[in-house]
Amino acid sequence: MQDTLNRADLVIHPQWVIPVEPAGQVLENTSVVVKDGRIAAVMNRRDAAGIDAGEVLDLPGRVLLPGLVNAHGHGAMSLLRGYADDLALMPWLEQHIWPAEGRHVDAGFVRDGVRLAMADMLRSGTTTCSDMYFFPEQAAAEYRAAGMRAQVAFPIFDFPSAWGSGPDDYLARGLALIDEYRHTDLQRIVFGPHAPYTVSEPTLARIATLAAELDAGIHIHLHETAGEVLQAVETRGERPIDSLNRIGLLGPRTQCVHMTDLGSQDIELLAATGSHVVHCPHSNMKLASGACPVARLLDAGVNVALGTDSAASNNSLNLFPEMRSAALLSKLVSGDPSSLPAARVLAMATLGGARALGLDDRIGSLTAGKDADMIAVDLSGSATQPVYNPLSQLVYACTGREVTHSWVAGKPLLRDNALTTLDENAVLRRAAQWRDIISAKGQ
Ligand SMILES: CSC[C@H]1O[C@@H](n2cnc3c(O)ncnc32)[C@H](O)[C@@H]1O
Ligand SMILES: [Zn+2]
Repeated sequence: MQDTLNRADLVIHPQWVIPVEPAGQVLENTSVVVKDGRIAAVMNRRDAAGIDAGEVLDLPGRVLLPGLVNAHGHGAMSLLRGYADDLALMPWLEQHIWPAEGRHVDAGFVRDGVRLAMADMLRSGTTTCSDMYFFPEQAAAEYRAAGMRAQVAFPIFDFPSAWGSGPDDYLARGLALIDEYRHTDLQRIVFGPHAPYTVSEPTLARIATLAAELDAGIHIHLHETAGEVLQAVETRGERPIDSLNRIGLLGPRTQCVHMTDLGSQDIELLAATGSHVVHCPHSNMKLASGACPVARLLDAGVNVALGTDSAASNNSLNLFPEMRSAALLSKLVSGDPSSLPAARVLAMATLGGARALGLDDRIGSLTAGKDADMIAVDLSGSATQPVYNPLSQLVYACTGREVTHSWVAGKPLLRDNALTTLDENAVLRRAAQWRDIISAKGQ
């Protein structure tokens, strides 16, 4: 045993460990040792039993794996869950969501909405999320206070909103926020241009330059529907992805969200530039936007992450059903039942998300030296028994309610099914109050 392991903060003895790296591995008789917020070792259970630890956690019937990464969402929109359903993207946005946001979104809406989103995510095993929304300073403060890891994308549009008067203002506010969070460990600020159809080319070019100077990420809705692509071709003579490439906006710091309408050349371009794709299967299915060709992207070497989008278009922030649907949808669209197997989709929801967010040196797998972002999932219930293969159970049988613990950097934010940093009753009371306010003003 190494000297540094003589004393640890936490030693966990679960029934199974799924480290995600190496791919597809399921370990038994294995323990995870945590020290100073990091994974000190993934080691044989008998050896780990000899370590002097602040806390020893026996988790029979449970599988320990990396925390899930929700690579695309709009946290505060949890307050609009079920507000407008069964619509296509543009009528949903233009006739329902944007008017409601215009009436209600302020710092208080974002505070309460993000708290509700965090409760939903931490309970279902998401320990890192990407959140693109108005009042990002409020969102970032909420993630920081609750101890949740988050990428916060500040919004940029051509038009004004409650948060900014136009591109110059959005950029000035966003740059100040990047500066404020530069030395914060768990929260990171990135550029969030809404989409190529709401942000003009000169602004996108400025974003490309600024993000390169600051080595910051860019998070953008792209090729969400065939209509978006067709309209760009008709009005600008170019597919949106080609415009972004010409402007210099694609690259390893760029996260392209949705990407349902993709030809072979688009896929080659994503691979050549090292851009990431965030797949949001439920949102794409609910808005009937289309299907991201995940298997073709992976075959081409493109990194694919998984996201829920908002609770207003999903209507959940739970990545367990999202993993299941990603696997099933890929089989359906490819006509190949071996397309996107369980291990692959779990890797997308963990390491793939970490890569997209530029955090794969810190999280995404249970590897010694990485931060201890982990979850424990109870497979002892009737819906997840018998267990032939815990990986299969996680993707095809779990609902997300089996998550009993969620840790971020070694700190338990969900412990034995209880949230430790959020007052859940208060969060639920505020959500109900917002429902009353929003309903009173009508649709
Ligand atoms: C840039 S702040 C977020 C902005 O995006 C809107 N939004 C939510 N979901 C989607 C989606 O799937 N496609 C495009 N825009 C979306 C949200 O309502 C905010 O206005
Ligand atoms: Zn979105």
